[in-house]
Amino acid sequence: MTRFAKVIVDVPSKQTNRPFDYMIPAEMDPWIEVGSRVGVPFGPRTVQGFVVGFTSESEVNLTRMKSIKELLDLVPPLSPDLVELGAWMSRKYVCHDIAALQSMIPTALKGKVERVLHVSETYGDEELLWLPEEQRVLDTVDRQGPMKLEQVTTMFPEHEKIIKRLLKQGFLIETQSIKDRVAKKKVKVVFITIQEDQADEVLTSFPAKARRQKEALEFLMQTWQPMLMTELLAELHTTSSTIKGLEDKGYVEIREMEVFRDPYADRRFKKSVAMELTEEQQHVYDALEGALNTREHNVFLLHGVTGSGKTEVYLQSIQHCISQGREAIVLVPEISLTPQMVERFKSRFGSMVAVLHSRLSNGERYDEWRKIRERKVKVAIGARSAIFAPFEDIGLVIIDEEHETSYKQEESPKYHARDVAVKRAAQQGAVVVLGSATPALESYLAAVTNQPLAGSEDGAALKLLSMPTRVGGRSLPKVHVVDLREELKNGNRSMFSRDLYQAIEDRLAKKEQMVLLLNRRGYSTFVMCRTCGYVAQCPECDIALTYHQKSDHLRCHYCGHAEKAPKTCPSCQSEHIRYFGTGTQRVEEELAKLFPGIRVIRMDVDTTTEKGSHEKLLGQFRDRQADVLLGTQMVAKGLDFPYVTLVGVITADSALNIPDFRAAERTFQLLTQVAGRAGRHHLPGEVYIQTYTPEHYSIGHASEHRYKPFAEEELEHRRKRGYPPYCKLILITFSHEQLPMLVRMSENFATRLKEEAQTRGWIHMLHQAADDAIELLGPVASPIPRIKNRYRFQCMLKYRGNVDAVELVRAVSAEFDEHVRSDQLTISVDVDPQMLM
Ligand SMILES: Nc1ncnc2c1ncn2[C@@H]1O[C@H](COP(=O)(O)OP(=O)(O)OP(=O)(O)O)[C@@H](O)[C@H]1O
Ligand SMILES: [Zn+2]
Ligand SMILES: [Zn+2]
Repeated sequence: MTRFAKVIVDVPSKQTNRPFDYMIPAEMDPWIEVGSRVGVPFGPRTVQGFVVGFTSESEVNLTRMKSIKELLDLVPPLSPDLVELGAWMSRKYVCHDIAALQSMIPTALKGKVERVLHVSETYGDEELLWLPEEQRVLDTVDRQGPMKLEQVTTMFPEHEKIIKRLLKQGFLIETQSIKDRVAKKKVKVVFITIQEDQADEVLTSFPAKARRQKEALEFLMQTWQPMLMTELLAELHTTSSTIKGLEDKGYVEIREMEVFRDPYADRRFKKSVAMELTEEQQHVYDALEGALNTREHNVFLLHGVTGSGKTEVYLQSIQHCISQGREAIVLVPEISLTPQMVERFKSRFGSMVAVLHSRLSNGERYDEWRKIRERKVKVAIGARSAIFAPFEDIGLVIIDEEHETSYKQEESPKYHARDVAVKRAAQQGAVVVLGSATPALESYLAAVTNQPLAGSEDGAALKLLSMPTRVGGRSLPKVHVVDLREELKNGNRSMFSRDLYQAIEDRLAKKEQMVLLLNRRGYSTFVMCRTCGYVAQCPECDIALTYHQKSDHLRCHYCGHAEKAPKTCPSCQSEHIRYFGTGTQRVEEELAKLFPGIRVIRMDVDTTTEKGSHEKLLGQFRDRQADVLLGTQMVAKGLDFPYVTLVGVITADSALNIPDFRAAERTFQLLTQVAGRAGRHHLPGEVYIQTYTPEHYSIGHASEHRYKPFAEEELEHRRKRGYPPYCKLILITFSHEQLPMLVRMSENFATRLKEEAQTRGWIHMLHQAADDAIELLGPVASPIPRIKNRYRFQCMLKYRGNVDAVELVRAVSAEFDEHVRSDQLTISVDVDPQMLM
């Protein structure tokens, strides 16, 4: 029975967002599977696509059905379960199927179309008289096989007219072909082909003028091993023609061989062995081992304080998973930020680990990915997209620092790696470990109520594991909260309080190290009184108002509330009210002024753009070439340096006042994480948090290392205010070049959402309903109201219970298709948004 392939094509639009049927040429049939990547004709073009299924009957008329043109890989880049995961993602995150599938493969395989020329088969049959130059062009293309148009035109620069004519007449034919963006890397290897007992005979037969060839052969005969051509040439100071000469004589063979680009090739990792676990670690390990042994899907939330030794537990659980013959995926937030982490995995598992992160070149990434697909490694460690590592028998998925916002992808498909991970693990019967010292409230609530994660309902209910103390009985650092209002009262206008100043002086004298954190997010956008700590808030939404310099207004970007920016503090009438912020560079200058000779390493977006710069800077700091590591959020995470005994937070408030309902949670997380960098080894640590709002509960709890009381207090706020995890959110952003058009469209959209919700019997107001409820906020101008000359508006849906708001949004979006196409309206949907700015 013939089968037809169902193919998702790389044409991202609503009309093409479904599988198309194609015939399968007989010779390809044995190779085509679900997940195969193919080139198919689509209209006048050739496009890349993925086979997502087969059918024996098709609605397409057979005479009109086209055939698959190219099979792009012999081993499919996607497995059937990844194809299924893609379908789940496109439903859940309202994106095109092709976008979900493309996000799973390395950029190298996002094929680009290449136009090639070849000679018509009729050339040569017909008795035609050719001009000599016509004949030259045709013969060249014929001999060299399909050639790119540019190749032909550069070869025959003055013959463009002729080439054009041959194309018109059909003697030259243009076709399209899909080409990978990055080729596999090949190297030349020299193999010696004669036997050892022939050596003397061969060497004596060399003519005198082939001295260099003889030397080369003698060199190879020292080991009788194959050797890289490049190394051989470097060793002998000779050229490849010498080796070619040997090949012509039949003494050696030069073979092209595929190699993997290894970004860590020049690094040596000291082998590490399993440590003896502490009692707390053992308890957690036992639970994980037990779950792995059942070979069933399980999800654990591991709440372990900073320095409690989570990584060692991960390493040993992975070891167990590998010994079961299964594979493991480890997600870490933006891995390039934590070279220490890679080192710990490489040291334990050596070449069994593939590392995937965004700072690799496309080629390196492709090769690491191929090691996974070709089963050359057992462990994949990487940033969020590593969750798509093409393993087929996954036993364990670990998400370190599971609360991190970088697990959410901010462009389409706007997926959350934690939710995708749980879904994938459910498919494979794998165990998931969500690890953090400061779990996201979504995860924490699910764990204490024994529910699946709200974002991945197919997953298992979360089980809570904890490690409340640091390894080796070390204590968590002592945290001092410094009230900057007092400093100002006492006439200190510097960015360092007297206490922090003294602490820095003290560490400099003792030759210990410091980490200074300056939170740059929300920089300059909120208004605060420096006398009393008052921050302008929205009366309706309980979040900080954003300052708009141009109109000198304060605005709430949730509900649209606006007011004039105050000149004096509404709370204490002080005139020291202003928008807030400062940059790392200024802190660096101030440090240099106050502490002459201080050695500072500054780590922020400006100093870390270059490849490998993180590693370099952190390496220098570890080698104690600097006293201070100064930076933004990137210095807060995962670092483990023995001589760091002081952590200073320049202002905690800038994290607190970003206009986002998660601001308190983010502040707590950041402060706890950065405090956790101090005193991790034999020297005790100390932390100074400078703030204008010392009474804020997130600062108070963070300074006492109290996660649970913080979580409970914050959850209570969320419940009262109707924010996640007590409801879900969908953010819909509209953009258009013309403001009136945009306003009309977004209002129409909102109206249709309300009407459809009503038709489905859902109640509007969230706070009025006990169970199923949905509420629409907006449309209002987006926090960034114009990007690249396009105005932006947004609506927010809040919902809970059995309300399928995603389906609602999809249905209403479909009605606006026509506008999207003809009126250049863009509608972008963010399900479970993490960034509200
Ligand atoms: N069982 C053990 N015995 C001795 N030392 C250990 C043990 N487990 C971990 N350590 C050491 O304790 C330190 C802290 O461990 P680790 O970095 O894994 O903590 P963590 O929980 O991942 O911390 P964070 O969340 O702050 O990154 C490390 O230097 C590690 O080598
Ligand atoms: Zn005030
Ligand atoms: Zn508001």
